[in-house]
Amino acid sequence: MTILDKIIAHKRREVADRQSLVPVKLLETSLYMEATPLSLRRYLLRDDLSGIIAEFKRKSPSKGVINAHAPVERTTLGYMQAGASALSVLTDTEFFGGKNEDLTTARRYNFCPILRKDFVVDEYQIIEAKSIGADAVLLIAAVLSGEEVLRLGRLAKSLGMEVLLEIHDAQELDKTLHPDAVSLVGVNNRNLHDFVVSLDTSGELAQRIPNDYVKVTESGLTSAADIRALREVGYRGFLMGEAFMRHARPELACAALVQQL
Ligand SMILES: O=P(O)(O)OC[C@@H](O)[C@@H](O)c1c[nH]c2ccccc12
Repeated sequence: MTILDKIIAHKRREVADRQSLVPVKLLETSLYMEATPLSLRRYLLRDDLSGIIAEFKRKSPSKGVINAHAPVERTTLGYMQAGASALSVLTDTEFFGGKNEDLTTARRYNFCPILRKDFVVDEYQIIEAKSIGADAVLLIAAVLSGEEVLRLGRLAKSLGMEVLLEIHDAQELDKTLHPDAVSLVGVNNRNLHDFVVSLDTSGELAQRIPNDYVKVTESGLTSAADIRALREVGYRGFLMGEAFMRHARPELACAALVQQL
């Protein structure tokens, strides 16, 4: 059993539990259900912004605790003041130390697209994402069939949210790329089964992703040089977490990097 299998098994139980505690009917009473989401796609295509999707992540299965103290308010607001294009907030508790309230807090402090970073396996989580104030959701091809991506993606779209489809190889891309459901494709440089990180993954897959999708490169990015090199091959979004979060003041690390772009 890989760590990814463990995460997914846990997630299925968690979603079942939560669904009985907070039924969809209750989620639907959230005021955020009526909000019009911001387009991640459009923000990433803006030439006056960096393209950075700055992530709030306290810990991860591969790195353990990254930052236990940084507050969501100051960090996310600081990320945006530093020149990030959008935010990503981990909401998984068990493995990443996040929670739904982190996203809602980020929502209250920022006017920008927010990606809900979690392991989506059920429609319930899509409605939940909308109810906590997310603008976009991540769907991970390594854990979903093509049909599931289509079904979950269409639901997200019907609620006005955009879908970032995460892939790690060409096979996953071919299996799950549905123009109807997906607006952005993210290449995860980290293999979720064994955690090996290589930016070459993004380099190799760039040309295989049709240009109608906004291309995002995820994980293992540490420098302005990484961003410049991947922008050169077609990426418009740069998802970065640890490189910022391992500093006591992640937002200052983000500002320092943006200065170098
Ligand atoms: O901290 P990094 O190496 O900059 O990576 C950020 C982000 O790409 C990573 O957190 C991530 C990418 N895909 C995921 C899926 C689930 C949880 C986390 C992730």
